[in-house]
Amino acid sequence: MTRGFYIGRFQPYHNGHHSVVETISEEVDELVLGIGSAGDSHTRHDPFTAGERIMMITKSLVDSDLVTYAVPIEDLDRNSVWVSHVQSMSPEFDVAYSNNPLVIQLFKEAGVEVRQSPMFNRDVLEGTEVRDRMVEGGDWEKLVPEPVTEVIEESGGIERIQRVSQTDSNGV
Ligand SMILES: Nc1ncnc2c1ncn2[C@@H]1O[C@H](COP(=O)(O)OP(=O)(O)OP(=O)(O)O)[C@@H](O)[C@H]1O
Ligand SMILES: NC(=O)c1ccc[n+]([C@@H]2O[C@H](COP(=O)(O)O)[C@@H](O)[C@H]2O)c1
Repeated sequence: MTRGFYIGRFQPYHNGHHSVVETISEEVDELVLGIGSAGDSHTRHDPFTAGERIMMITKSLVDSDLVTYAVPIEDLDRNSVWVSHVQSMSPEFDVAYSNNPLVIQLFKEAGVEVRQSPMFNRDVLEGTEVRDRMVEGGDWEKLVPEPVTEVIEESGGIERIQRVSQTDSNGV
């Protein structure tokens, strides 16, 4: 039995993340999805709460054969103990998946096996691109699994990200 760990901010969970999970599902029996920066929400960079991100992931993976667990992981000021913090919050795992250089470095230093996944359609499948489209009224829905659009609609997510992206100046 192999259990993997895939960490991301998932702001929001998009089709690139979903393809990564599909790829990982061929290598592991169970997967923990670590919801990074769990305490952050209501900003342009991190609009959605940990709870909303749990809903996006749970509903998107409901038909998957893979056993998955979504675990919120808050940020720490101290990178040197971050892996212990992750391990203290997560079901035990055998291998970590990330393409983030800092995350890879921290896991390797802690003796955890790290695997990288290929990038899928990265020119558009990037959280920043999805959020830009949400703010600018562009077509973001096709970049995310359908259940994610429902969660965002239910939480008033588009109005939220548009409002928090405004400045408080009146243009002068
Ligand atoms: N299109 C993609 N294909 C493969 N991996 C991806 C893709 N998009 C993100 N990832 C990887 O998934 C992990 C989590 O990504 P993250 O939640 O930061 O999303 P992001 O799309 O990189 O977002 P942002 O633009 O908000 O930083 C990272 O390791 C990232 O490299
Ligand atoms: N010191 C820390 O709290 C620390 C260190 C490394 C990664 N992280 C988090 O892990 C996640 C990594 O995800 P991304 O690959 O999506 O950036 C982010 O939420 C990031 O803040 C936190």
